[in-house]
Amino acid sequence: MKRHINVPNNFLKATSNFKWSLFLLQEFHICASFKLNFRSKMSIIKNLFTNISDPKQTTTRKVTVVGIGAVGMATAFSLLCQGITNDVCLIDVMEDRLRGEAMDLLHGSLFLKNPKISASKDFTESAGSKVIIITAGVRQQEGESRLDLVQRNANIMKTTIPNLVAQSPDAVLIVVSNPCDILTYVAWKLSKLPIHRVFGSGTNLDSSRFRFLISQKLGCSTSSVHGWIIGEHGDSSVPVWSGVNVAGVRLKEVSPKLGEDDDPELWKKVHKDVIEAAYQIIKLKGFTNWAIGLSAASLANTVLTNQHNVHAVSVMTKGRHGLDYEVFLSLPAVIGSNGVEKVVMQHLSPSERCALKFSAAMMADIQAGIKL
Ligand SMILES: NC(=O)C1=CN([C@@H]2O[C@H](COP(=O)(O)OP(=O)(O)OC[C@H]3O[C@@H](n4cnc5c(N)ncnc54)[C@H](O)[C@@H]3O)[C@@H](O)[C@H]2O)C=CC1
Ligand SMILES: CC(=O)C(=O)O
Repeated sequence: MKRHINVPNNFLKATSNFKWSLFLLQEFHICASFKLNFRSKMSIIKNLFTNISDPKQTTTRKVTVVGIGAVGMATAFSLLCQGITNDVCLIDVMEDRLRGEAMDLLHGSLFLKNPKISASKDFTESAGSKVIIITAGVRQQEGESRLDLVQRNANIMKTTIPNLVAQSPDAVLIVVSNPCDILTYVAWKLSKLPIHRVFGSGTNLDSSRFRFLISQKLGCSTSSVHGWIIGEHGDSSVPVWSGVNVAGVRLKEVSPKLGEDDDPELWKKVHKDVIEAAYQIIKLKGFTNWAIGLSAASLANTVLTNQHNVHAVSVMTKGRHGLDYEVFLSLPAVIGSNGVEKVVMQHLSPSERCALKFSAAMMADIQAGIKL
């Protein structure tokens, strides 16, 4: 039977570096060295098992999710439910919430893969992470754009990124917080990590929305429609209409006006709907979280399994497609356990290149105003 341990409030206050995870480990019987010592003293354990070896305390698939709001928890839930990892660390500044979220997830252990979940405001708890997903920060209110959040969320990066990297110097950093592209640049600068180990979730989500909306019009599954949104994760994103295809048949060949202003079938509206999607969902429910949680988890999966999948993620664009700005924007990239390995050089039309250049100039302009 599970023991119930009451931790007195004055104990919590008195413990300067208190980790909720310790409390949770005690309460929920998760492996940890101190817990094992405690266990080994229990006669029932001695009588039930004969010991062959001591269990390993670490896994090779630890993922830290920073920020346990709507996006962070959707990400953690996607990671656990899909079995992408069973080792999740939650970091936030809100202690009660951390405790509540970890307890709630752990009560679903029976339906998961014996997860190891820690939750703390102390960065040392994240030590040894293979992937760190940053979702901490303010989100848009109705009427605000992603770019309106920049300095507030850059300030949060200043207090988190160096501490996280100190604990997990070999981790791959995935930035989700908005404005995603600019904060990926901020995270890269603050982390001092090599460029390939920091990328933004970028237009992985926008591309998913794009493919879904096209698939609805065509009447086939989302995974059977191939198409990419590149550039900013935001209002200046660029749909690569020239490459949209089903089974290798380019829609542009079937319908040459596809995505253009004078297209009688108004396919351009699909991209408008992708841009509007976040605003619409925020108006309806206050935030977006499920699709981005799945998107971020899919990126973590590619890293953890060294899958070399191609995702549209926010990477350094300087020197690509004729761009000269030191900014991050999404391009299709091959991702493995070392982070970004290669960028796919799509054959963009002149108008797509021009739109990408516009995105880059805008990012550079905003970036120049950030106080780091
Ligand atoms: N890239 C994308 O596709 C998407 C990005 N987002 C962005 O993700 C971010 C989070 O959104 P939500 O989860 O909805 O917000 P939320 O308000 O629900 O959660 C934010 C969390 O960050 C935490 N936080 C704040 N400062 C922190 C610090 N210094 N250290 C650790 N944690 C800290 C807060 O305590 C809170 O739990 C926003 O910037 C939002 O715009 C949201 C949806 C999609
Ligand atoms: C909020 C946001 O960035 C999105 O859902 O795309």
